[in-house]
Amino acid sequence: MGLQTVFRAVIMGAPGSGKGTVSSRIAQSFALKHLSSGDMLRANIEAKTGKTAPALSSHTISDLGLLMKSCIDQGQLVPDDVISRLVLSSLRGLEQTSWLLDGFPRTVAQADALDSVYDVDSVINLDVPSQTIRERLTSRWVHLPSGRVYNIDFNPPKKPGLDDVTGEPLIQRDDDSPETVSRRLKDYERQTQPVLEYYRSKGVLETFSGTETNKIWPHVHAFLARKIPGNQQAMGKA
Ligand SMILES: Nc1nc2c(ncn2[C@@H]2O[C@H](COP(=O)(O)OP(=O)(O)O)[C@@H](O)[C@H]2O)c(=O)[nH]1
Ligand SMILES: Nc1ncnc2c1ncn2[C@@H]1O[C@H](COP(=O)(O)OP(=O)(O)O)[C@@H](O)[C@H]1O
Repeated sequence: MGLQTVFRAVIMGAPGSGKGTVSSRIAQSFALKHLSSGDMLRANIEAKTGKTAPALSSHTISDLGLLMKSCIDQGQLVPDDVISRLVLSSLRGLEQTSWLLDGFPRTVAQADALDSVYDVDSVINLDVPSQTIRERLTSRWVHLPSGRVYNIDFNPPKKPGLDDVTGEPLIQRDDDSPETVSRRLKDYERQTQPVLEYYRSKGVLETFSGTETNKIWPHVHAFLARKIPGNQQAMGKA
């Protein structure tokens, strides 16, 4: 393949605003690599705390894995240096790849860390009311190994409780309990809203407001179709 322009995007929005759902549609329609900080953290914790390797002794449980797990379980952000190292290391080697970052940056310190390595071309901001979010998250089911997301009302799995692709069991995230969701929404306002200002002042922020992903998605698609070089539009249909 010849020279092509690399496109770097970030998707932002409160927990439950539909970042994961919209990201997988973007990844299908455009040739972008989808990187989710939450998925990275959960995969890292599974590996580090040996949940997937029950034969390991408790000595193999790393302090870092436990720290990340306790932050997530309590609905708190993990420390900036920990998540920045994790995400930036996964971006290493992707200099020639177009990507979409989902869930990072969530603080201005993280945005600065990203900015020191890459310029972001566009930031997609999903603006969904808190009440809508609360309703959605109580019925979110996930397939942890892949990050695939379901919802009892919106996109139920073909067989109740099982992942469509692997047939493995789905779980509800501990941090999707109503109390923890409230905390995450508050932290979002306090810590992540300033990141929106950060990108607005750089002129790269594009906000999409609504209560339904199916109504928001065509606008996101049209926006990206204008922004992304033609040779990277995989199927190109909304
Ligand atoms: N009822 C409803 N649920 C939705 C809609 N869009 C996404 N969801 C569900 O809401 C939950 C949160 O969406 P997700 O993409 O995981 O959001 P994220 O936390 O921002 O990544 C998931 O269970 C989705 O399946 C929608 O338009 N209506
Ligand atoms: N950029 C980040 N900075 C700090 N913590 C993060 C970051 N991304 C994810 N986390 C941790 O992982 C949890 C789940 O994140 P995520 O899967 O992105 O949630 P959601 O999709 O519901 O917004 C967060 O509540 C937080 O504890």
